[in-house]
Amino acid sequence: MSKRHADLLFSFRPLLRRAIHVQEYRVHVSGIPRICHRCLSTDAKPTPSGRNSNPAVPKPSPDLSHLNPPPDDYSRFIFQDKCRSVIYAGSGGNGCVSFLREKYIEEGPPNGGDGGSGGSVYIQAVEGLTSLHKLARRGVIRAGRGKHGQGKSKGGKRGTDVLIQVPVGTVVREIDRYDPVAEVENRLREVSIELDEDGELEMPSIDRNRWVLYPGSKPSDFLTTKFPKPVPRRQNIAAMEPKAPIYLDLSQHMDKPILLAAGGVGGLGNPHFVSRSMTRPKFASKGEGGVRLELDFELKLLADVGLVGKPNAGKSTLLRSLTNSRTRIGNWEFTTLSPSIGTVVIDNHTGRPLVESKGKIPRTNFTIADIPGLIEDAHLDRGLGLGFLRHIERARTLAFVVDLSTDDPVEGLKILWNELGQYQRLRDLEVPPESDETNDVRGLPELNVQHGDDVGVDITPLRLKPLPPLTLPSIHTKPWFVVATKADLPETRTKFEYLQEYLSLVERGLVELPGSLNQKRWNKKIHAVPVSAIRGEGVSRIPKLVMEFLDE
Ligand SMILES: Nc1nc2c(ncn2[C@@H]2O[C@H](COP(=O)(O)OP(=O)(O)OP(=O)(O)O)[C@@H](O)[C@H]2O)c(=O)[nH]1
Ligand SMILES: [Mg+2]
Repeated sequence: MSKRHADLLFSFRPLLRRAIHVQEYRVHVSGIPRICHRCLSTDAKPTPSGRNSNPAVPKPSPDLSHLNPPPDDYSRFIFQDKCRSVIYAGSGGNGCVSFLREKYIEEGPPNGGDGGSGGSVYIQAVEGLTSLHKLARRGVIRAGRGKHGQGKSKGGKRGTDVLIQVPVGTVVREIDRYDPVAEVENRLREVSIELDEDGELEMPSIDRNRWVLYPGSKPSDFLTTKFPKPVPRRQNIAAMEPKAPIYLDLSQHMDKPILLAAGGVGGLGNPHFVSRSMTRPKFASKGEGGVRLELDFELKLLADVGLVGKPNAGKSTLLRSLTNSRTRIGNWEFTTLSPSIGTVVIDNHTGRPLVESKGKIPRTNFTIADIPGLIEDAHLDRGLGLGFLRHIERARTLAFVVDLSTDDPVEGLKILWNELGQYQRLRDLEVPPESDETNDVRGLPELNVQHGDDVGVDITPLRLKPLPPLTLPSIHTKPWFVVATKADLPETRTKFEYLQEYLSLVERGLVELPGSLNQKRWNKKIHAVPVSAIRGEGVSRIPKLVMEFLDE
């Protein structure tokens, strides 16, 4: 090799190294780590050195460094399970007052175009989203307003629609609404209207702002012009709006979005007001204002599996071993301070699920939530408080993560169940206090902007109406299983056997779990899975088990 070639190769070395690294990464990002499932013993067997073994090609050892990373190697998972947003449908554009002007046509007919209708707001629950933080960050959500009509019968452009995407399992509830069209309808009903023979009426002065006059008109023209009876109008699609007050439980993935609020309909141009008595109307109607909604979004379903365990039990390590999550791991308590959600891909991205579910559309993935550690008296708001007990309540199945290296894993499990039982008791007894997060109001400053010049909306400050807590299924009715971690450490086998004995007694109803309420419990086979999350051993049993529960 010439010196020049050698130099060239040398300069490419970092690139080559990076390419090799990418290859390695691909090995463990494809869903469940492909790790040979040996029995969980600490001593590694020597590799048999036979004639076939090729010493030149060393067997690639799975890179497990991501399961025991330094504490600063993590990515922040932003999580929010509640938020409030103010949503404006777009207002309609105004109609136009204009007349045909052509050579030899002195007083042409009216030809003002109609205003465009305002943009509508749609909502869609999609798989793949796990948190409401993006929605919360958007604050006030506005659909575009319709453009005004123009002369020569040119209609205004429609306002742009807005799509709100939320995770599957979101409940949308209405806190407050202001509907300008309903307001006009009510006012018309209340005020006694005296119609003259032609069906015309003297409009009260407050309704001036429903009309556009010919450019150059004086305000006094409002008094001299006879306006027709105002007819508040809505877009046809408004019939598809959910019934007020809005309550949507979006528990399924939606292929198509649904309408939340239709935009205001555009105003009519002056040709619409031609009558026998008025052949050249010098007014057009303004567009209807868009509805304003204040909505509360709350995640009812956080994840398919919730990891419940004491601090430092190894929940985050387990999540890392099952998913591509890069949640923080540290050898101290309360490393995890807010939930982090990972997705377990069970089809290895091939479209063919590893776990078949009979007669159903096969699932290709499920989600796991790493919830902060639970300590004794958590139900009294100790540790990280009631907040994360709320997260546990929102998981479809529960995986109790028990640390086998502790003195008594059974006692650990009992403490967990006791806390859950106490929390459920409190939940059944009284309405838990709403957290500060719920009263968080966003977007107040922007409230004064929309409609200001057009429709004369009275601007009321946002009301902090407390909503009743969501009704959720009892924790005791959820399917659950136990994951016994740190099984690679010495003397864990006997502890695991002891744990299994205890669980079989619970299963047969010979021992009552602490925290039991007089409620129907989930009473099927209780599985206990020994794993060494740090080595990725034994974890492959978990997806199969979870899929059985989710298929039920
Ligand atoms: N030997 C061994 N150590 C483990 C295993 N799983 C976790 N650990 C260690 O246990 C410690 C705690 O792990 P984490 O995953 O942060 O525990 P956690 O339950 O998420 O803790 P919190 O977030 O504080 O609730 C870390 O030092 C891990 O390396 C395991 O299977 N075997
Ligand atoms: Mg953790």
